Amino acid sequence: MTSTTWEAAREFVWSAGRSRPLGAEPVPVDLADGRRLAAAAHALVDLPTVDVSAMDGWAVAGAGPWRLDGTVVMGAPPARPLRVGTARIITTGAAVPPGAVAVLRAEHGDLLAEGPGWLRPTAPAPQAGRDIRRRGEELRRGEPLIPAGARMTPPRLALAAAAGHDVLEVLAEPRVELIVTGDEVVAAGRPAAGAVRDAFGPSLPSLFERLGARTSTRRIPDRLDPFIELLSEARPDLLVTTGGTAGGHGDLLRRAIIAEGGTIDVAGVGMRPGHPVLFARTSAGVPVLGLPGNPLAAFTCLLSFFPPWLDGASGQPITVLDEVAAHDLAATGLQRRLAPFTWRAGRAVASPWVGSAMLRGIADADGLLASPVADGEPARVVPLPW
Ligand SMILES: Nc1nc2c(c(=O)[nH]1)N[C@H]1C(S)=C(S)[C@@H](COP(=O)(O)OP(=O)(O)OC[C@H]3O[C@@H](n4cnc5c(N)ncnc54)[C@H](O)[C@@H]3O)O[C@H]1N2
Ligand code: MOO
Repeated sequence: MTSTTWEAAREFVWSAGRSRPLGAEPVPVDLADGRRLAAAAHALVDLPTVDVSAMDGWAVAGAGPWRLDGTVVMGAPPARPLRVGTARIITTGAAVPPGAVAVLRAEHGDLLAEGPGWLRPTAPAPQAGRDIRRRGEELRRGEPLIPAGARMTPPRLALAAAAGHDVLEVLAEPRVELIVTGDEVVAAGRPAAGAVRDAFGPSLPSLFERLGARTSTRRIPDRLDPFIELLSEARPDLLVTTGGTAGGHGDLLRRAIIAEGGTIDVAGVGMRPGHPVLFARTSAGVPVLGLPGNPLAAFTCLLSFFPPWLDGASGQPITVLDEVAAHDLAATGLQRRLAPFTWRAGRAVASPWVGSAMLRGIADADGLLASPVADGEPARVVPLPW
């Protein structure tokens, strides 16, 4: 059981994730938004699949004027060849017939008055290849399309579908079991004097969902026995608890983990808020992330450690955090301060609401700022998934 730096703790949860990788499952492409690919996707066809027109107009062969010979059927494979001196009406995206040298745009040609079957250019004749998108110019069949581990987004769904995919092999969504503790914590209504309204039940499942996980939530009383029972029965991919990490509740979480036969790997991290955060394993090997009860501390810990755990469980390297040089956080050595901040004219400005129990700062923040080790060094940005 050790206390550790914020960076080392991030690495630790990443390797804990790696040691228990998520499984994979097939999902129809239209349901795959937000899912991570289990394996790289490759193009199943050339894109475009044939030479196609980039404009509405005429496919032409030879120098104009041209005799018109029909219309290219949209969506059909390349049709009969085009003879020199002829032109065929074509729409954007239709297959260019063999023998066509270029596409003449609709606005660059006139049908001759003396004969409806004749076309002449009104602009310099198009150069060979003009306004033709070549077969495979964007992608060749078999080329890598989207790397393993990438999170699907609407444009990636479009790309996968365009390249012929109906089903994608994605990582199973991690199942998080969220345990909310605290007898003073009430689940609904205006908290009476001395009581505290539960800030986590209504917020953390959505936060996990935004980060790609499914959550089931339970509340347990501040007593050792139900906690031990829960720890021994739980089989999620990650067990997340709130409260009871420090002196409160008589150190309930640590005592319950030890009594259940589990192992505490990290007890305390060099960060504020959030220093009592804890990483452990139950006797069955289920990883446990113990978040402090103070609301901002719970958010700073979740956002610092859940994404690296998920990177690891997804077989990905740990995401490197962006640096920001223009910020107003004082250096704090190895003890990281994590402050909600907003962008103002390219500068990261820390919120005044940085107390461990305060939610006002993070509610309006653009991100969390991790303080630098020494003055003049950049700070790091912990992104928010909204
Ligand atoms: N003797 C010590 N006391 C404290 C230490 C310490 O090192 N030694 N650390 C302080 C720090 S820092 C933090 S952070 C908190 C961590 O507290 P716990 O994880 O033990 O959490 P609790 O004692 O259960 O609660 C703390 C605080 O948070 C409120 N809380 C709890 N759950 C919720 C919830 N679901 N929604 C809203 N608010 C919640 C709770 O009412 C308390 O006010 O410990 C310090 N103390
Ligand atoms: O580490 Mo505590 O969360 O500063 O308040």
